[in-house]
Amino acid sequence: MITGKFSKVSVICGFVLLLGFFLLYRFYGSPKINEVLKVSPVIMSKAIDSSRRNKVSGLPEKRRRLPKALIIGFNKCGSSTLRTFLTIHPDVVTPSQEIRFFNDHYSKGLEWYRRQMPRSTSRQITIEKTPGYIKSLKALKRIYKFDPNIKLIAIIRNPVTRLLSKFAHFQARKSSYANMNFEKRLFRKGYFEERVRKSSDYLSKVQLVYSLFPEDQLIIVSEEDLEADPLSLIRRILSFLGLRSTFSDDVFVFNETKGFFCVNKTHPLFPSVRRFVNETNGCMKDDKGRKHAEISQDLISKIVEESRPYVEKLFHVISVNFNWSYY
Ligand SMILES: Nc1ncnc2c1ncn2[C@@H]1O[C@H](COP(=O)(O)OS(=O)(=O)O)[C@@H](OP(=O)(O)O)[C@H]1O
Repeated sequence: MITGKFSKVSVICGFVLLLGFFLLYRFYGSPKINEVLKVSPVIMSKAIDSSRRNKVSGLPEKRRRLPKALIIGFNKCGSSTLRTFLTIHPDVVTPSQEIRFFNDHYSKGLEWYRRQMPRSTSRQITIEKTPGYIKSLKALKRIYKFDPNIKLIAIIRNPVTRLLSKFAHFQARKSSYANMNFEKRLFRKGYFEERVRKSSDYLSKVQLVYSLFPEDQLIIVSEEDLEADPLSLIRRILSFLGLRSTFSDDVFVFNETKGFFCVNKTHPLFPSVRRFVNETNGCMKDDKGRKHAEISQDLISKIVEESRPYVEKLFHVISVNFNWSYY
């Protein structure tokens, strides 16, 4: 009698134990835990994080962590503003500089790369921005080797304004450009086609990424959207990164003098981007948002005609039309 009861209890205990092991494996052993629980990786890591606290202060432990996402392109397309605006999010940290690890400093090793990163808690993700990565297959291959699941972000821009932006950049930096005329520069012997191609051929670079990574690992956004409605664009990227949107509508304010959206200085999240923006108005510093040269309609038409094939093919391949002026 006792033996019978005892064996029944053992069977039940064995069953409960097995169920326990199964549930443990299901929730903690499986990489799809976030999908099963239907929570974002950040919320999940936050839960895990609470156990990883500094023993003395009780605060979450901070250390330098390698990036989980990269802004890989393109220069003069708003990449710095994008990086800055993403940094407002409490779960995002970014280094202030372009680190250029995968293209220029690879021989310094991963530990060097890690040392360039700001400290973060395990619930935060590190995002690094180097717009030159997308131009180099070698760099992209190294990124793939580093983390084949890394999230990639590319921002592109109307080729006409990108050309003007590049010119304004050189005018501000090189004395030889100071009194130069944009049109004369653009048409310098056989230079026009090459210049326009460099400013509008985003597709060949995007295809380098597609040759290595699944297409849904790369989000392509437009500078025009960042300029017109940063809040919506940043929310889209946060969702792509699996981060919850904690931004309230008043985080950006349009600054009439600058002519761009800036970070609201009275917003509680402002301190996280203080180092990236102008202290007085919360706008990007003066090297962003420069005045562009005025150009004739005729010149615009010539640039558009030359760049249209690149733009149309790009929109076709990525199945997005950014509604750029003139195209
Ligand atoms: N909110 C806001 N504030 C300031 N600037 C803004 C903003 N949104 C987009 N932009 C545009 O960003 C352009 C600079 O692009 P990048 O940061 O990629 O330039 S760089 O390659 O890092 O030098 C920069 O180009 P320029 O206008 O030629 O300076 C801006 O037009």
